[in-house]
Amino acid sequence: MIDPVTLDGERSIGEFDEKRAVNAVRELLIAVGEDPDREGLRETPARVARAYKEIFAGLWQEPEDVLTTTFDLGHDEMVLVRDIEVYSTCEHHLVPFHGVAHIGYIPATSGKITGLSKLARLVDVYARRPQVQERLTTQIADSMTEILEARGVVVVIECEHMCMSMRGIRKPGAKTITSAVRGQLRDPASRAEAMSLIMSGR
Ligand SMILES: Nc1nc2c(ncn2[C@@H]2O[C@H](COP(=O)(O)OP(=O)(O)OP(=O)(O)O)[C@@H](O)[C@H]2O)c(=O)[nH]1
Ligand SMILES: [Zn+2]
Repeated sequence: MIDPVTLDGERSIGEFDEKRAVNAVRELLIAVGEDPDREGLRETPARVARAYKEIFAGLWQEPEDVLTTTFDLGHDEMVLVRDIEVYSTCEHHLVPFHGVAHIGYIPATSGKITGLSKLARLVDVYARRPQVQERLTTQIADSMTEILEARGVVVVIECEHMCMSMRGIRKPGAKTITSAVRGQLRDPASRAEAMSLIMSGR
């Protein structure tokens, strides 16, 4: 029987509800016609629960948790990190979508910049949630604007969605490209420079 952690309506509060996840995966195995007690599957509900805890860890994190280390370098030109690996989960089918993110920004006038790895951590905070690619893209751009006070931000994400490859329309290889542009990078010349850096050498 389910012994839930504190619930707010149907949502767990404070921590991942591992016990509930184990029970749910066991139920799912029965629903699809499997025997959850056969040898190969006996540990599967617990394994899947642990995997979900990791895959959805971003639900328990905030962007402020990772954009902490900032330096004042007085750098006022664009900084761009390209090809950040993205693994996320489509909120419609709970199967993965996977690809890369590119994040460019013009630091605040104060020169406040963040460590390069923090941009990849920011991607993970939002990617490790049930997602749609458009929201993932805008959440990253908005956090950069709000927390780093970046004067301009560009985020481009390119992903293949397993829900389009392995099921449904079954079109493997199709890539979805989304972008969000904020502040000074909306200016056509700056935007073109950012896009050419993202595309260079491809
Ligand atoms: N815009 C957007 N759509 C997505 C994303 N991930 C999955 N989808 C789409 O969400 C839609 C859900 O459509 P539904 O008709 O409710 O679900 P479905 O019957 O499983 O649809 P099919 O995938 O066409 O079989 C599908 O068209 C998916 O391709 C995403 O990140 N962004
Ligand atoms: Zn999907």
